[in-house]
Amino acid sequence: MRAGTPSSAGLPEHPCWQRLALADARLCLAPAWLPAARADALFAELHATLPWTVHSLRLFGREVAAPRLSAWIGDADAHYAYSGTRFAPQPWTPALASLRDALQRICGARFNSVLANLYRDGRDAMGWHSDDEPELGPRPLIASVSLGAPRRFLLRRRRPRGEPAQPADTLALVLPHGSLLLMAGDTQRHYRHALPRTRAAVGARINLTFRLILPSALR
Ligand SMILES: O=C(O)CCC(=O)C(=O)O
Ligand SMILES: [Fe+2]
Repeated sequence: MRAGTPSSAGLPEHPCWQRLALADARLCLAPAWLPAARADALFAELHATLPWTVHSLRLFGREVAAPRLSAWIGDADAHYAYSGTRFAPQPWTPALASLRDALQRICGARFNSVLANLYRDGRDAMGWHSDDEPELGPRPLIASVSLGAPRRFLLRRRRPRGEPAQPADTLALVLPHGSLLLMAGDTQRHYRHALPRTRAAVGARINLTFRLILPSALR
């Protein structure tokens, strides 16, 4: 695992990091953060052992099944309200705790929870959203580790209704096996992101987003 030097702003300064240029966002990507053998082993372990469940989402007042499997893991007090449901975290596994510790060192920041998502094939996806729940605070640092099939990840600038979209508003990335994407600063405030469905024959992908759920006094 390659470590970067933490910068005061929570993004590492290191040649293996690509700083992604998107106005008013802070993003950086290490496409080959984990060595392939470590990424393979982690994928197999998480796929087999995490308590994967279908989360339900509230869409236009109706409960619908999310098109993916998920697991919410974290410290016992890291409760998370998501799409109208309050999740109590499952306990850390040794593999996720050691990944968390590595990310904390790299970022010089604390993470107390991780949302794991399993996209079984190209029909599983995540719609447009920002990770802007109040419990994440106003400028969250989110560390996103991808394992398995590479998938497209899109970021699109939030614009007031009626204001025309600009070509520079959207960024499309492919998140490879073993990659680490950091989203920081005002990224969530100004951008939504999504993992679109694909008709291509793709295998399973696991994504882990490490987050810090703030105690209510700090929100
Ligand atoms: O699967 C991904 O890369 C994105 C997941 C995501 O946006 C989230 O968990 O909030
Ligand atoms: Fe997200």
